[in-house]
Amino acid sequence: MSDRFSFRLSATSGKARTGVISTPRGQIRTPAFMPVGTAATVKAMLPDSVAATGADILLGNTYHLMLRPTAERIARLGGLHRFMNWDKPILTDSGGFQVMSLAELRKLTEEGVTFRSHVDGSKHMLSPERSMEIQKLLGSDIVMCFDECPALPADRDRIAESMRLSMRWAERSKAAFGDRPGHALFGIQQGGLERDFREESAEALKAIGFDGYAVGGLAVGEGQEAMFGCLDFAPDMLPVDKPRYLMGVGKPDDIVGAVARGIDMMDCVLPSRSGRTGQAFTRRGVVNIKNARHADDPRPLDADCTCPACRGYSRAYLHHVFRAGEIISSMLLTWHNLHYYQELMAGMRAAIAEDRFAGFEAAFHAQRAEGDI
Ligand SMILES: Nc1nc2c(CCNCC3CCCC3)c3[nH]c(NCCc4ccccc4)nc3cc2c(=O)[nH]1
Ligand SMILES: [Zn+2]
Repeated sequence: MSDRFSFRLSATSGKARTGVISTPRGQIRTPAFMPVGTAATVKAMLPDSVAATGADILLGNTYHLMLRPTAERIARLGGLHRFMNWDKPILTDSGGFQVMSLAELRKLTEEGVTFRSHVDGSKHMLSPERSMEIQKLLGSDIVMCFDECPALPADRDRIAESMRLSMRWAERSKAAFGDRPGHALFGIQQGGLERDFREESAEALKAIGFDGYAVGGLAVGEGQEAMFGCLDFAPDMLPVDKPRYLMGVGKPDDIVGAVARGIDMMDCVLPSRSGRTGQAFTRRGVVNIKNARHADDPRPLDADCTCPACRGYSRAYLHHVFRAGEIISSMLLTWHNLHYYQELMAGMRAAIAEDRFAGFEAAFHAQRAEGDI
């Protein structure tokens, strides 16, 4: 364990990179996939189970935890790691994105955003200063700047105005974050799909100075082709020696394409959320377990998978417990999906270390049938 936050790149293969982020609470192997633990739990998983899938770090969220049980209560109880019994690193998002997508009666000003809770309608405020205070109360190891993420499509004026607000908020976030050895603050690049605005945002963030840099403002409806088009240039504008975090991504093929373009960290609710809706990701594509064709199938989801669902259960059983609405259905499919995502990351890390990422990417696509399998 180190007492500082640091990032060491160990190999590259094309634009793909592999390395290690060191934090006082443990190391994070990159490229890394970060499971989402929105309300202080990765739904349907015990923390030890999340660690068993290979996750080195998980995500918490300012927005959800400030509403319930509140950051002050979590701080009184020893912080988020103690509260949720996870002693490895935690990254918390700053809350702005969730306010704009979840809260009601939102009012956005230069100061910040006021809104009503989607839980009980109570009034709340978030600003760069309040977001930093909440993330400090939670005790997260990697803190995200308070930013504004515009919904796409949006016209260039709207994108520029929103990006410039986020850069002013990044300045205020850095000032409010202060000096917290062993804790990291990440800036978030905005600018939509516009190369000039992405450049302006990257320059603004580098002038302020951060421990890591996120590519924000993507996976908001632009589609994979447009996202990859932006990732063909946006990450390269960020410092080469700091972690690059693509927020909210994604499907397995999104993740492989993002790593191919120089991304080191990603998060997404997809593997856990789709597990609860009966979707299982496998190397050959997606299995919708509720489909009647699985009712008598004695085979596992994926014969090559070593997760508890694939080692112990048939598709017929998973089909049954899903249809019956049994709790074990969410447990097994979530575990399988998180395990599959971590196996994908481990495979990419090894391929990059051996400078054969292009071959890995080709084999990944060759194995996958489109649609349901
Ligand atoms: N601060 C900030 N956060 C963003 C997020 C949230 C990332 N996950 C946070 C976790 C913390 C708690 C909740 C999530 C994003 N998520 C997405 N797309 C998700 C798309 C998606 C939605 C649903 C299912 C699958 C994919 N784009 C994002 C852009 C930004 C951004 O610019 N700024
Ligand atoms: Zn499995």
